[in-house]
Amino acid sequence: MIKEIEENKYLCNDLDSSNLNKIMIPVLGCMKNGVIIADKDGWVVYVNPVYQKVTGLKMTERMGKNILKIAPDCPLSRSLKTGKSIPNENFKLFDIDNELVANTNPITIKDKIVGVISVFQNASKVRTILKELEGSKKTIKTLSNKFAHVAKAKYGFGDIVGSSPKFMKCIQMANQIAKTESTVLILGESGTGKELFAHAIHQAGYRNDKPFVRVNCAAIPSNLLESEFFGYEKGAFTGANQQKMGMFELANEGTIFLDEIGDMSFNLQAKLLRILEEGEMYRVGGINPINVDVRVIAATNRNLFKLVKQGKFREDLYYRISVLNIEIPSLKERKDDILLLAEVFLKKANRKLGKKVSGFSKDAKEILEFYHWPGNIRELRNAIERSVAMADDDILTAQDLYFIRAESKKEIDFKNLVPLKVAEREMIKCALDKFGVSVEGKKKAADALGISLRSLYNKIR
Ligand SMILES: Nc1ncnc2c1ncn2[C@@H]1O[C@H](COP(=O)(O)OP(=O)(O)OP(=O)(O)O)[C@@H](O)[C@H]1O
Repeated sequence: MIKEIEENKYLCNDLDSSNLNKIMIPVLGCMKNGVIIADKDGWVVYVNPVYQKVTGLKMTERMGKNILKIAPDCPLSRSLKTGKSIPNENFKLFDIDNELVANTNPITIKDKIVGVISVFQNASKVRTILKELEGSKKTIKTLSNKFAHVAKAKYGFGDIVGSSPKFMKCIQMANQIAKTESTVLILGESGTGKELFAHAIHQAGYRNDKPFVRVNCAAIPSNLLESEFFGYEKGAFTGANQQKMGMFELANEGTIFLDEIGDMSFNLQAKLLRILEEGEMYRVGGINPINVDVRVIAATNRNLFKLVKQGKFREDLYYRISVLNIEIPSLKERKDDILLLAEVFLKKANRKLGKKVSGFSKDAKEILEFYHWPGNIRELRNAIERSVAMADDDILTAQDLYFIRAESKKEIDFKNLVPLKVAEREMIKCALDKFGVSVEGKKKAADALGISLRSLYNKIR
């Protein structure tokens, strides 16, 4: 076949002028895509075997024909006429049914167009490949979401800042607990560092080379939580097109951190208790029990005992998970640590924002120490970052902390007269008045209060 083409009388002089044919024709003959070449006047000088397969045309139906005449609008003709490349164009030839997708380029030698070449394949094949690619992309996305949950613990005890006696006791206790296999319940207001402690406990424990899987029980809609936790079997419900592993299986041999456990549905609490008691679970729609060996660290800023009394949290689960409790003090209970933390966050903010703020003025320190920090360490970190971003001077002054001063003033008004709960409610009201009650407004309000959106919803509830 190649010999026939090599000897083909239609090969024009320019294309024929070098050893091009001898080298290129066998190469083109091996290609998996269809190839057609026409000379500078539009005479077809070459079609490879795949061309015939894809188009269903015989070689004689193209060779020696003038493409400008038989298909003046096809990419080959247009590229020849304009001298321009036509990448990835879908088209249909007048004499075939298949839709094709072609990459077409003029062939130039010493700046002279000597011909034109089209490399193409069946568009439906391309579509199939694209569809498969799309499917693969989805799988990659699902897997990367999974891997976002499955990670090694990011922080250790070395990352936890604080030296007040109450806090040091907490760290000491957490260190001891880390060396056990017991379930741990971490309590504390929003932003006090519960997640940080969970990471540190895992990292200092025997499972530190195994997965650390974080699940925010408040962030996943309750109807999805069960399948997120336990996974599902193919066909378990509409849309369950394939089997999926749940968080417990992903955490096998490692630690699962159940953040905001107080927000877990009553029904799911029973299933969690089963895992804790028996070390086995069922995927949704599954009939075979699966053994899992997982250490559970749970955290909440809600009063679990109160939830038990209200019948919203299972008593048996409460006693099962609260064997070892760590109660992290709020920032206002450890005012000694405020400046220490502020210095650490100042350095971090400098690094992040490329600034060189060296410290705090005396009155700035007073403001930091006086304020009651309802959003705890998260709020302190955000406040420092915000003021570093705005600061013009070498040191942070009271002026840079104007937003805290405004909050503090309100606090003075409340301070002597109202319980903290009332003050908190007023503060939330004030933030919602300012930013509005839309989701966007609530996000801004939560930000300004230094608490998570979820915490804001909990407090509004
Ligand atoms: N002792 C600490 N030292 C340094 N950084 C801390 C400390 N405690 C908390 N942080 C930082 O404060 C932020 C909030 O901490 P974390 O998310 O652990 O709080 P949380 O109690 O889990 O909050 P929430 O209840 O809202 O989920 C994080 O950026 C964390 O790194």
